[in-house]
Amino acid sequence: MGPSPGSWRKKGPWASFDFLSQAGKAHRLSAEERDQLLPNLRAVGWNELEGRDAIFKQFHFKDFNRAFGFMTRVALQAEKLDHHPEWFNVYNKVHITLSTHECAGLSERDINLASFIEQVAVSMT
Ligand SMILES: C[C@H](O)[C@H](O)[C@H]1CNC2=NC(N)=NC(=O)C2=N1
Repeated sequence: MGPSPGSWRKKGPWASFDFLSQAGKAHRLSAEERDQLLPNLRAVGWNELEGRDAIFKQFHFKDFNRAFGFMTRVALQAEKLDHHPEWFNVYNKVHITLSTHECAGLSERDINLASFIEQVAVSMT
């Protein structure tokens, strides 16, 4: 079941699509899917890693309290989605890498989690 023209819906400032559900097996995004989905994330600072099929962004908060509050909210959603970030925190900085173990690369789950992370980050800055 692919996306139909009427099925687009918005999740924040980037488009997210009905076919991006957590259900079922994760698949590595096709070139076409990447062309559709990555520009919105690139525009807010996510970049593809070299040598690994994953996306990365560095976040910078006012202080540790903000950074850890952000991480807490992301952690609760990650657990709910059963999809977890790789991350690194020092004081007010949080570095996040997203990739899907199940398909050894970038999947729709990473796009969804990145979109959620952006919404939380905006609310913490
Ligand atoms: C067994 C469990 O569903 C899996 O290990 C989940 C947990 N969190 C995960 N997180 C990420 N990033 N990728 C996965 O494939 C993944 N799988």
